[in-house]
Amino acid sequence: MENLDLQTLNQQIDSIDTKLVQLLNERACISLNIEKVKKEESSDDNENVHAPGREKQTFERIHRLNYGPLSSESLGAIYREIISASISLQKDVSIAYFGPLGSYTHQAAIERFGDGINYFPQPTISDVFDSVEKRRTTYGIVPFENSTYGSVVATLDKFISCKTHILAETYLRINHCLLSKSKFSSLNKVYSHPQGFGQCQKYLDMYLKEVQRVDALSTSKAAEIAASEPYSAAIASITCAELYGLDVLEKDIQDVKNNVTRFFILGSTSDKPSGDDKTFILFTVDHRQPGALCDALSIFKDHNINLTKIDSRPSLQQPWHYVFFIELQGHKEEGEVQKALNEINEFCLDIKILGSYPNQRPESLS
Ligand SMILES: O=C(O)C(=O)C[C@]1(C(=O)O)C=C[C@@H](O)C=C1
Repeated sequence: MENLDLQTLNQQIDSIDTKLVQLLNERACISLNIEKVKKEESSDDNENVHAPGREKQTFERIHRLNYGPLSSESLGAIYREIISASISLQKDVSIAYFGPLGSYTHQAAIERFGDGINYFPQPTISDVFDSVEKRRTTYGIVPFENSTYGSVVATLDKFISCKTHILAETYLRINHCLLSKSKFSSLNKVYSHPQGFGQCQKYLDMYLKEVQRVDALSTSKAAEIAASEPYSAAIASITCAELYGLDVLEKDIQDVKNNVTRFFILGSTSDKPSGDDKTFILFTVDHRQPGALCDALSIFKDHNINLTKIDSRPSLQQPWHYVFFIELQGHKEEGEVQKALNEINEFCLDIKILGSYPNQRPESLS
């Protein structure tokens, strides 16, 4: 290869950077035009500044175009920040997350929205919903379900009364650590969120059977508490070790190696159909009627709609009365789903459509 002296190579990089800066600003100008069009189309100021369907398309496209030598991860990270900057240009976006700093929800938020956005930690999942509902932040992010331990009940329960919508889903691999300032042999307490304990049951039963388990509001709150109490440990992420000045006593203590949590991004509306969406609804049926739930669900079968999750929680209206949660394939504004959601009304006492969002489950996690 010719011209391999450093000075020439640096000049080549400079010339590419000149073009990149110009192109990035051209892209930014288009983003500002998109903002104008969006404002003309909608009266809701918050509506779809973050357009998850469009972002999914963009990421899929850049990965298809990439022949290297840049890795897919590097290119994805660069584009994450380009889009983050583009969002900030359109609107001063703020995101409430289930915190404090260093929680898995915080990490999922940064992976999803990049560094250019303002993040606001909330002590509880309910506070995240309230923050979006009262428009203190543009969006919120909450954990929804874990592949090992199942649904996050605080999120399901809040869906029953909330007025927010699901805008998007996002996934994060979860690797738990045992963190402490004390020696392993001196531990008498371990703090975590119930999900953290639930995902590490085998490790706890094998190595920390005699150590008292104490629930904390979140895994990062557990790390914060463990940092201030001698002989205490926390089950939390490796990020929390550095943030709260704790030592990593053990890594990867979750029962299942491939441990993943799904999060929901909450906003004031859902996105348009993207071609590969899911819809999440909740409903109640008359329990005194034999086959009431079966009748309601059969509507989806009749319309050839696949269900991807089913769950239930006490309704709190009367004992042994339940709210059912269903996630299904398709968008609420699309043909068969729209018809099914109209028909199911007849079989339900109450029904609430929580939102439609692009399917973002990574293939590696299917
Ligand atoms: O296409 C849009 O709706 C945009 O606002 C542009 C853009 C982008 O910069 O690519 C920015 C934010 C959205 O989340 C998706 C895409």
